[in-house]
Amino acid sequence: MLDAALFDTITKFPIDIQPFKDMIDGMRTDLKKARYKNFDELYMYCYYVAGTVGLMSVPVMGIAPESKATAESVYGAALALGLANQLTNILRDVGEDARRGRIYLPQDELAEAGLSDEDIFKGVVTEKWRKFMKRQIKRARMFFEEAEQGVTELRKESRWPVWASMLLYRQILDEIEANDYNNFTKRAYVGKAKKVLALPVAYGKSLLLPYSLRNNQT
Ligand SMILES: CC(C)=CCC/C(C)=C/CC/C(C)=C/CC/C(C)=C/COP(=O)(O)OP(=O)(O)O
Repeated sequence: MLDAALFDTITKFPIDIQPFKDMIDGMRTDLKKARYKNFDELYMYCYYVAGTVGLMSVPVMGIAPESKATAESVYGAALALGLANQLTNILRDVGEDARRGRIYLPQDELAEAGLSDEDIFKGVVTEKWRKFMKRQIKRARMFFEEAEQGVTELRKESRWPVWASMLLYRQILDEIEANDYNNFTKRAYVGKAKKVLALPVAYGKSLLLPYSLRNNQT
């Protein structure tokens, strides 16, 4: 069953219902599952709960009429941004999730780094943890980078909020670094001044020409 707001949205925009169904499936899985064997499993979880949000946003935000990008590439970017946001969220909330018995980190990569579930529950920042976190942060940043070109292909009025949210979410990763990777007991938080500053920066970015119309493309 659909609620009134969702019904209104799907009648107004050419939106596919599949991501909504996937999101509900993902949330159902999340009720039962508290460990992820490897990044493939984590990727699927992130797709279900956040990549889907990216996919459902594109038809509402709209691709710029002048854009020459393929729809596929724009949807790919939206998916990447949802993933980047969710991975960032997971890295920010390691301590909070552990206190609920949940570890949203790839078990094989933890083992490779010489870390166990117990280490996460104990929550002590060690050299092993820092090294592990650097790898995770690097991967989240790669997904943000993958999303960038796609943002420029959206309708002009949609770009500003997307750039703003992207700049802010990316800074959470910087804050984890600034906290010396203590995401067990310190919440990575972007201060008000930085938040306010992100708005004009995002506005500036929203004025850039869609990437597909630039002639210096490689
Ligand atoms: C890039 C292009 C072409 C379009 C933009 C497409 C968009 C808007 C993508 C962003 C999708 C998005 C906002 C995903 C949300 C992911 C996220 C961090 C969810 C957090 O959910 P919870 O886990 O409930 O959060 P808390 O832990 O904070 O409660």
